[in-house]
Parts: sequence; C-alpha cells; structure tokens
Amino acid sequence: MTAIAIDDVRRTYGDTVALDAVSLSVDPGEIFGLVGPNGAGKTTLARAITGTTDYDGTVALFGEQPRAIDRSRLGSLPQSFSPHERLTARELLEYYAGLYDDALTPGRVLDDVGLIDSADTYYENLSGGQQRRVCVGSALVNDPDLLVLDEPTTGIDPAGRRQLWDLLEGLAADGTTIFLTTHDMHEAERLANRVGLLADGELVAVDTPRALIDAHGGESRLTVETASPLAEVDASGLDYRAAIVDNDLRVFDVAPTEIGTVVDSLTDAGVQVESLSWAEPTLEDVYLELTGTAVGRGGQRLDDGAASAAEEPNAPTPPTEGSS
Ligand SMILES: Nc1ncnc2c1ncn2[C@@H]1O[C@H](COP(=O)(O)OP(=O)(O)OP(=O)(O)O)[C@@H](O)[C@H]1O
Repeated sequence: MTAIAIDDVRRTYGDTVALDAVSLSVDPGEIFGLVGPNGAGKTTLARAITGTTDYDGTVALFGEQPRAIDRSRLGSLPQSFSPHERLTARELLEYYAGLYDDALTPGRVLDDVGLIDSADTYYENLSGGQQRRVCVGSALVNDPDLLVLDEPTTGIDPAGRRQLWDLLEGLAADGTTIFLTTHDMHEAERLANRVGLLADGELVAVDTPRALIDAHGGESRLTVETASPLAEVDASGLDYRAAIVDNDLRVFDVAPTEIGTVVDSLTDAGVQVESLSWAEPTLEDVYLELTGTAVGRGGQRLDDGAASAAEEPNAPTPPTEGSS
C-alpha cells in the first residue's frame, strides 16, 4: 500500500497560492526529500500530510486520512517547534513517550540523536543544534511507520547531520517511510531516494537525484585559475565550450581523462595555468536551473558580447576585453 498518496492538493491563503494541484505518492520505506525556495509551499505540504492545515484535494497515509490515522503510526517534526524550556532533554522525551502506549525509551532516542551526554541539560540551555536534535527525537519516540520532518537538520553541525542521516537511513531500511523538507541539496542528494522540487506551490520535478541531475544538472565543469590576465586568454583552440565565471576560466563537459589535453591546449596558447578543479553537476545545479536562479550555463557574462559565443554548445569562447 502507498505510504503517502497526495492527489490534486491545493491550498491558498487569501491571494497566495501555497500549493497548486500537487499530486505525489511515496512508497513504504522510501525517503522522499522535498526542496524548493523560501515560500515555495514545503511546510504547507508537510502540514497537509500531517493533517495540521486544511486543503482541497486528498491526502491518504496508508490509505487513511491524515487526521484519522492512528497517531502512533505518525511522527512529525514541524519547522517551528518550541518545547517547554525548563525541562531537560530526557524529561522532554519522557513527556512525549508518555503520550503513547508503546514508545521507545528516552535514553535510546537520546542516544540515537547524539544527545545522551546532554540528557540532563535544560532545553533552554542546549545549543540551537542540540535543541533541534531533541525535537527530532520527539518525532521518533513512538517508533512511527511514517516520519514527516520539516527541515530536521537546520542548525545541526556537519557531524550531527551525518549521524542523523545514518539514523534516518537505518529507519528507512527497517521500513519507516520518511518525508522530509530541506534546503540542503547535499542532504537531499545523499539521503533521498527521490526528490521533489516545489516552486511557487507547484511540484515542478520529481525523480531520483541521479535522474534529476542527468536531466537538468548540465555539464561537468573544469575550472581553470590562470596567472595570465583573463582578457588575454585565448581559448579558441579548445574543442570545448568555455566561459569566464567568477574570474576563472571554466571549460564545460570535459571528461576527467581529457583534462591533460585541455591544459596542453591552453599552455600552447600561452595561458599560464595556476590551478584546476573539476566538478560534476550536483542536485544544487538542478535546483538552480529549475528554480530559475541559475547564473547561466556559459557563465555570468553571457549578456556581454565578449562571451556570447559561450551560449553555443561546442563553440570555444575566446574571452576578450570586458570579460574579465
Ligand atoms: N498561515 C499562513 N497565512 C498566510 N500565508 C501563509 C501561511 N502559511 C504559509 N503562507 C504562505 O504560503 C506560501 C508557502 O509557505 P510555506 O511556509 O509553505 O513555504 P516553504 O516552502 O515552507 O518556505 P520556507 O523554505 O521559507 O520554510 C508562502 O507564500 C507563505 O507566505
């Protein structure tokens, strides 16, 4: 049975369309990541799933309406969540555990979220990231079948994020369905089986991170820092499209095995290469492309005549005056 079935869900606030005919289904044991700019509608969709906002259309969780589902099957972490400040981390989890007939022990949850050493610290005295971990723990305490987490790792340090990712992956491997929102594209790429991109209330793309990157991520890029003034760099001998981006020469779609050839061509053209870095497209490129915030494939100077040839695939760009 589908874990989350969302069909033609719409939500407006006055003139604001927060969700515009969103349809989506999430399988049991799947980790689904929802990304999108501020105000795109992510929290509204998470709230529609947990039955904490009204909407038109239908949402079913394991075949039941969100407000009808046995609460012990659902764990949810709202974006804004402020537990009682004068309780310790352990007391808070004891409190939330007490809401269910059958709950995990607070000690185990604290351990899972990496807070066992701060178990007896008042919530108000925990750091922001530690507080967020307690909040994540409160969503886990009933060992739910479905977890809806709205920006679970915001404010949590890199090591803590990794710990939570491992934890969530382990839960999903054991069959828990996880729906999470995030602004961290690395998190979505690493964690989610599928990613949905919401923009202005519309789900504009849904697929595996790999498929999204293949379809929308663009080309790999070789960034060349040169000792030569960029205005004098002649890249016309390259068999690759090139442009100037952030004061470096960027060469597109170069296979790693071809980097040496590109460097040789540049050196032959009198360019002094200082450093090189090569990067594959990532989910962040997909995000920037699909939300219309991409700089432009050929670099930021596409709008000036000097680099306009960069718009043409396979047209080597000789950066000239004005393009440095
Ligand atoms: N209670 C509300 N009253 C009025 N407008 C609201 C309300 N909640 C959300 N909105 C509007 O709905 C739209 C979607 O908001 P939502 O919080 O779902 O976006 P989001 O993608 O979660 O944003 P963020 O990344 O900033 O958390 C926004 O335009 C927001 O201003």
